[in-house]
Amino acid sequence: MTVDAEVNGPEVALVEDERNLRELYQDVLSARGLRVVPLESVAAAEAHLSRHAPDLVLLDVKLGDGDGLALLDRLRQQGLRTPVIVMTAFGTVERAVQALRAGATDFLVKPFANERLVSAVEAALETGRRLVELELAAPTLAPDTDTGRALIGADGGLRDVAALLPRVAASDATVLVRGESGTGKELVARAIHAASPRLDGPFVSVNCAALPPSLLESELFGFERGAFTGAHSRRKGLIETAEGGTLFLDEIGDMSLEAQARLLRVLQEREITRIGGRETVKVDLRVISATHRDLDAMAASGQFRSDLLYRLAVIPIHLPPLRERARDIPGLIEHFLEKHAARKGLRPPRPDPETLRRALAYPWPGNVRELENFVERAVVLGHFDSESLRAPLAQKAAPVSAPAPAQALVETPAQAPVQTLRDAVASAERAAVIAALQAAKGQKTAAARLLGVSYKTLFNKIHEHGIREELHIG
Ligand SMILES: Nc1ncnc2c1ncn2[C@@H]1O[C@H](COP(=O)(O)OP(=O)(O)OP(=O)(O)O)[C@@H](O)[C@H]1O
Repeated sequence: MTVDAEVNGPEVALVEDERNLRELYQDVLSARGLRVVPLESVAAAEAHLSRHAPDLVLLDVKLGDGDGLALLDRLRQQGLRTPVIVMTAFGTVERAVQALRAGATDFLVKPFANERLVSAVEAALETGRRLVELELAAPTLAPDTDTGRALIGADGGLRDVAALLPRVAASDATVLVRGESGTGKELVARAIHAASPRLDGPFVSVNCAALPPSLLESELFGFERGAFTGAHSRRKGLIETAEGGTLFLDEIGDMSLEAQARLLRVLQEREITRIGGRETVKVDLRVISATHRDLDAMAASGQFRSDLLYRLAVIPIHLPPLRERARDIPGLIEHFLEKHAARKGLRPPRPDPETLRRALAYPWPGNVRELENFVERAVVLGHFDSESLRAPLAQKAAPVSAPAPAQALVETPAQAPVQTLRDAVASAERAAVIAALQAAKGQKTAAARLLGVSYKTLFNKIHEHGIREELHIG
């Protein structure tokens, strides 16, 4: 956005206690057509902002009568939605993290060039405009039913997460989404991208666990011709493909230490070097990553770089497992019934009260993904009653709560309820995957070999069947 030199330009509340700086910033911004309201203290800022809603707040951290970040925190809690740029004399990551946590949209390290001030102000005003548009279009941010991406639970078990999303989306900070497999981490990453100023850029999703380490590195960073056997021509990596948009790194805990070192450089220097190359390429992207692993413990034991963890987790988001937010289950069932029925052109079956009771009591170890697979099956079968729920739940509950020998999963014909062929194939497939993982002591590469499928296929099957983590860590 360019700020035109007009009298009624956007209003900026400038909170700065040093007179010289206040006057300097005011001159620079007024020359761009902005209406600047100079405020010299926390008290003056509080008095003004309680009665006026400017388009932007420029806020110094160290003020004569108090702390700018504490003020920002208070203002956000009181519902201030305006973008805020924090100005600080300390360019440390800690300070940036503090500022973003307190609700800053951006921060400037003093002393800064006039042009830097103007560009930060223009970008923040643009962010503010977009937030207003978003709020007008979608009051709760999450729903995107057309693409099946509604965030169910935004007013229930995911209330805290949903409340944070608009602010997270408006900032360009890295986000680390933690949560068990199938809790909706990718969905949240997409929601952040879709609400961010990078909306028109690409959303590139990379599953770091679905590729063997060397392949992951070349996929992410690209390579130069001749970098390794088979590199017949230069190729751009996915990081470059995400230029202008968001890079989503799923299962970041599975990234090798070598790739972690390269990624750290991307975050620090905003540039990459392709594998086998010397030339550096500038990149402009936002990184959101996700994991079900305990990265703090991995950092403590040297399996994950703590400097990278620090950079990745400027904004941490935790998604609770479905068993801890059972109140979201009815809404999710309804949502998935409609989604899959619409997709298949079928009438959604209605769950009876007993079915819902069972669904609420079941621990759903594969979380929302397992629930979705289950509902999809009910749509295909055309009935969603306690009988249809009883068999699969009983069948799944045993291996999940106490990993039993894989064979126990395959029921003998005498005991087995009548199943559709599709269900019978699915449970046999699940049993085979568990057996291979157990035989390979959790090593996915070895298990894939035993099963005669690719690493990626195995990975997809583990997720499709909601197979529990302890069975396939490795
Ligand atoms: N709150 C929710 N509302 C609606 N759909 C959801 C919700 N949470 C998850 N889903 C759906 O459940 C499925 C699994 O979610 P997603 O892939 O985002 O999980 P994940 O945590 O990234 O899983 P993994 O760790 O296995 O990659 C997706 O189809 C997603 O759309």
